Parts: sequence; structure tokens; C-alpha cells
Amino acid sequence: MSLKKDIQAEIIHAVETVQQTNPMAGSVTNTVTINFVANAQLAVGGSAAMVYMPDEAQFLSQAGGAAYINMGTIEPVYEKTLPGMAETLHNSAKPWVLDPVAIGIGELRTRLLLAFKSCKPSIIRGNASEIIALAGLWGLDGGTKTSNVRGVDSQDTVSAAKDGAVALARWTGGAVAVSGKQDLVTNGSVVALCHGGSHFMEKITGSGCSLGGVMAVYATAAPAFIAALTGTAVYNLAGSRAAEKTDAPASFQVHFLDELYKAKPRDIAENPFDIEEI
Ligand SMILES: Nc1ncnc2c1ncn2[C@@H]1O[C@H](COP(=O)(O)OP(=O)(O)OP(=O)(O)O)[C@@H](O)[C@H]1O
Ligand SMILES: Cc1ncsc1CCO
Ligand SMILES: [Mg+2]
Repeated sequence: MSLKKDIQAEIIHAVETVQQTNPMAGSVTNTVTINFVANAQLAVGGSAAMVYMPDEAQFLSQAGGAAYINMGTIEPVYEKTLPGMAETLHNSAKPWVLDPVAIGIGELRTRLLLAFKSCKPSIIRGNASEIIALAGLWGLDGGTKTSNVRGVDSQDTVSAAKDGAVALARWTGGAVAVSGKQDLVTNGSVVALCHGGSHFMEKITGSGCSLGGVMAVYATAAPAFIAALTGTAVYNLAGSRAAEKTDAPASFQVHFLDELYKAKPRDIAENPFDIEEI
């Protein structure tokens, strides 16, 4: 079988396993999009739980099959919550997803993101500006501390983040997913370019945050690269289908959740992507 066919078979297996087993992936995630993250995790067949406190994060890290840390809005308590949570996940070889939202803003976020370097997130998911900036913050090739981060929305192209994504994946030994008009997903030796989605995904907040939460759900059932690809594929599929049903963002968000829920394993695996071995 070709590499692409192998990957598609693994995607089907990941989707079916999640739909059959309702796995829990706990999150510490931002207060802007927390509800959308939970709803997206439920729509693909997972179970969601969101916490803030250190002991609760420890509990979820052990109870869940994977976990999600999203840095979008941080609180002083996160200084106690997040480093311990990331260490527990790393030490217990539990898959975890990091979304370095708003990297570059503020001293605490920078300190927390630096501390995650040694905890090697299984999947790093971000838009292009965030991936370039994280590779720079961690001192890896392909990153630059002067990426065009301005807030939480990307100011860079996905292709500009390729070197940083590959360097991050080689550091963690996991996968990196860069979102945008096309999505780039890599494990450091294979780069997939994934197509689909809709421009409306830029007009609703949290399409990226919720994608990170969905990747954590798939990471309970599949290796990091497959989990990242599966999340990316179901988002592109559901986004394209939702855009056929509406011409405005609020109803797009409703249709999008419905299409996440309705997406079939084979259709997800067959959503278009190209593979490059590097
Ligand atoms: N112009 C576009 N066309 C098609 N799909 C898109 C487009 N922009 C974003 N997407 C899709 O939207 C999802 C989120 O990507 P995006 O880059 O907007 O994340 P983000 O900036 O981190 O979002 P947020 O921070 O609001 O959660 C991905 O599935 C991506 O494929
Ligand atoms: C808008 C916004 N601000 C902090 S987190 C967040 C959600 C999208 O990343
Ligand atoms: Mg984001």
C-alpha cells in the first residue's frame, strides 16, 4: 500500500475508535471559545471537561486519554496549573496538544511557553504566526522571534511556517499542525498539505482553538501525526460542507458543528491532501 493509503486507513480507524469509545480529553483553554471547544469535541464523539485549578488539571491529565492546553486567555493561577500539568502529561507519556495562542503577548505567557519546551507536546497546533514564533522562542531552526504576531489572528502564510513546523516536530518527536487557507501537518519527515474549509472559519472565533481540542480527542486513539491529520481533515470537510449551506458566519458556525457530527470516517479520510516526504 502507498503511504497515503496507509494514512487514510489510520484516519478511518481513529475516527471509528473515537465514535465507538467516547474518549475524554480534558482541557485548560481560553475563556473566549471554551464552549465551542467543548461542543466540537462532543460533535466528533469525544467527551469534554474544562478546568482551571492545579489539582483539577492533574486529575484530568490522569483521567483522560489525552489533554489540551490552549494559552489564549491566561490567569495568574495558570502559573501553578500549567507547568505541573505539562510535566505530568510528559512524564506519564500521555498525549497532549498545545495551542500557543497569543504567543508574544505578556511576560507570564512567554515564561509558560518556554517551560513547555522540555515537556514536548505531542501535537503543537497553531496558525502560521504562532508556529513561527514558538520555533523562535524555543531557539529552533526555522523560527524567528520576529514573526508577525499581532494578537491571535495569523499575519503569516502557512508556507512561511513550514521550516518552523518541521523543526518543532523534530524537537518534540510528535506532530505540528499549521492552520490557514490550506493546512500543513508534519511529523518532521512527512509534510501533508490539506485542502478544504471555508473563509468563514476566519469569521468565527475559535475554529483553531476547537481544532486543537478535537485533535486531543483523536490523540486518545491514534499517534500524534494521524490525530493531527484527522482533526485537520474533519475540519476541512465540515467547513466546506457548512459553507454550501449559508452565506454568513453565525449560521455557518451552527452548520459547521452539525457537519462535524455528521462526517463519516471514509469521507474524512478522503478529504483532499498531498504528501511530501522530506
Ligand atoms: N481562508 C480559509 N479557507 C479555508 N479554511 C480556513 C481558512 N482560514 C482558516 N481555515 C480553517 O479554519 C481552521 C482554523 O484555522 P485558523 O488559522 O483560522 O486558526 P486560528 O487563527 O488559530 O483560529 P482561532 O484562534 O480563532 O481559534 C482550520 O481548520 C483551517 O483549515
Ligand atoms: C479572540 C481571542 N482572544 C484571546 S483567545 C481568543 C480566541 C481565538 O484565538
Ligand atoms: Mg488560534
